Amino acid sequence: MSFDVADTSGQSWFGPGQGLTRIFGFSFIASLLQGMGTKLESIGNAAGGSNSYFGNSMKLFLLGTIIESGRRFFSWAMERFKPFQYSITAHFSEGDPAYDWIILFLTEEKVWTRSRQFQVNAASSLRQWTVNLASNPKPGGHVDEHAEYVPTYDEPQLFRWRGYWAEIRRSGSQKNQANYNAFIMDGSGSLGKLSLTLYTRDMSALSALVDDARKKYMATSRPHVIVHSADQAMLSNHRGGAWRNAKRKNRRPLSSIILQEGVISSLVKDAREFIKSEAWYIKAGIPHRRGYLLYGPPGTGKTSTIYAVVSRNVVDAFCECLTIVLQAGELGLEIYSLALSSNMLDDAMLARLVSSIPKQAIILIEDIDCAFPSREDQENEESSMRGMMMGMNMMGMNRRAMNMARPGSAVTLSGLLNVLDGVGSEEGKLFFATTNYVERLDQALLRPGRIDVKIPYQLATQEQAAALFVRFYPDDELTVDAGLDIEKKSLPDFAKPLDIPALAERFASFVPQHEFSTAELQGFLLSCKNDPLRAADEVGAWVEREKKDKLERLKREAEEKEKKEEKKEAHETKRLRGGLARLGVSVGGQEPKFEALPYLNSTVTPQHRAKVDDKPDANGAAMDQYHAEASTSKVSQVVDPNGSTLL
Ligand SMILES: Nc1ncnc2c1ncn2[C@@H]1O[C@H](COP(=O)(O)OP(=O)(O)OP(=O)(O)O)[C@@H](O)[C@H]1O
Repeated sequence: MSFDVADTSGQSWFGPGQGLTRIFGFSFIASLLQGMGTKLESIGNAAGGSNSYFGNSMKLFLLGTIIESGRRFFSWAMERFKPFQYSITAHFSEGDPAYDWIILFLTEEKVWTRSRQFQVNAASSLRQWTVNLASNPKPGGHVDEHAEYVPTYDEPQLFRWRGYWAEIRRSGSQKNQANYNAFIMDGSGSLGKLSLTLYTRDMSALSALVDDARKKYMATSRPHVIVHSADQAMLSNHRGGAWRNAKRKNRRPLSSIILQEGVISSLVKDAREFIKSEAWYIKAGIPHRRGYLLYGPPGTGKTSTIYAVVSRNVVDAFCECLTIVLQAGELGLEIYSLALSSNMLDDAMLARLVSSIPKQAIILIEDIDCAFPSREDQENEESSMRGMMMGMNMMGMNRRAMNMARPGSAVTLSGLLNVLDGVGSEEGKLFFATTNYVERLDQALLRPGRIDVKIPYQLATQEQAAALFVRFYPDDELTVDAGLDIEKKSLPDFAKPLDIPALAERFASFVPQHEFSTAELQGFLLSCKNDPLRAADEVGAWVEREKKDKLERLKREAEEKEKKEEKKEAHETKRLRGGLARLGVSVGGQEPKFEALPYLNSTVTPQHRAKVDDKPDANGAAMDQYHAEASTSKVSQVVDPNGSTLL
């Protein structure tokens, strides 16, 4: 006799305790059934041939009842008797940093070798813990070909780790595009989840495995700077675990950042000191956090500084002071970068994102001013929002949809402050922020404890221009050929071919102080990448051209601003007319044009009809009064500032 038993409990057969219990359980049931079956058969035979059918049916019925009862009894017993629960299961959700650790761990442990299904992506800067299917695997298991292979782990995979049996399985993964799309579109479905079952009752084995996974991950990513950013689609869905985008960037040497003397070294010194003095902070009862604000015009090197500083010196400092616990090189720092400009991000989501950042990480908020619109933007926004909200309300859109349609960030100052204060509760977190408009930042944000160090950035000085030139044309890489047509160039004596410092000086002499960003100068030098002589020769003309272009751009911007103002004024006038028309008032002796007044659908009643002079300069005052009085529904008279009655 054989039985097909579905494992509805979802428990695996690999647990030694469970497997044995089940085997013994079934043999007991089988022998019991056999005994009962014989009894029923003998009753049937004694009663006559027609009763053998009854006997067989009863036998089947009893068999089914006993199997089901036995199954229920065993699952009940397994749940109650802890000693038989010989496994621990941990779940890892996609979007959480620990998910990346475990994926890399599985790759390194070669668990994928029995996988028959892979997700194939075109190789990109997005980090994927891929496996190398080539015959000559490279260290770390990465392929530097054009495609990446990520095992899907859809089928449960059994493997050994430090003498323990472990099983991994995946559910609702991103590779299931329909599921992922459903998740993004309407929040149904779920993101990828990995379940890791360890067949032991020793909890410390699980934590050792997770720790091992984390260390492997840190060691593998150490040659690079890993920058995490939030997945916009996930934010739009208002779901957690949005740290799904991770980019691998090459480490940038500190020497490649050209700033005024001492800026970088003091920043590095400060960060290192902060990291090393954790004990002091704890003793003094001060939250162990440090906030840095880098502010100045675009393209002056703020972001580049953070990547360079963080990637080497701070990581090394972390490693140095933690050698007691960890071997140097096992720990790295990753950057979690937040863009407050996203209108998908609100206070709740921001708090959730920050709280899911692991310890010893860098939080970077670029363009932190985006959470606070300028006065001008605020005014524009207010007037445009009134009309937009009204329209959206009429279309029955909900509040969240309105928020998303609203330009700019939905993060408030208090939401941001809460998050920054919360950063302090996680030991050793460094917080970096950059902005182009420091004057827009609230004083509450800038107070020590939230922002401890402020570093100003300026447009390039002549010294910086010269240093940038030298970095572009390192001596040892230049040959006489690189000078090209040296004979033809009538350079003065001080600019001997390939005398890079002299050429750099000449180059810098054409660059006016604090007028161009380092990024702009870099752009020009890139256009003469292999030709230092041409760069030194043509920079003067380039500077003149750029100055002219800038002037024209400024003029154009001023004109556009003026036009915008006019348009805004015209729009306000139109709104006034609309308001008056609703009361049945004709403007400038003309009938109101209803087709041009989108918000109105009221009928003009003759008794409300009146005349009003069309005075554009008085419209603003008239409109204010209209609004004030319309709210109390007693518009009877509108007077302009000069005292003449308009209505
Ligand atoms: N001081 C600098 N030293 C070296 N390179 C620089 C410097 N400033 C800018 N660059 C170069 O210019 C480019 C832009 O720099 P970066 O993004 O760091 O500027 P930023 O100040 O952060 O700009 P934004 O405010 O627009 O974000 C980079 O390629 C970087 O190499």
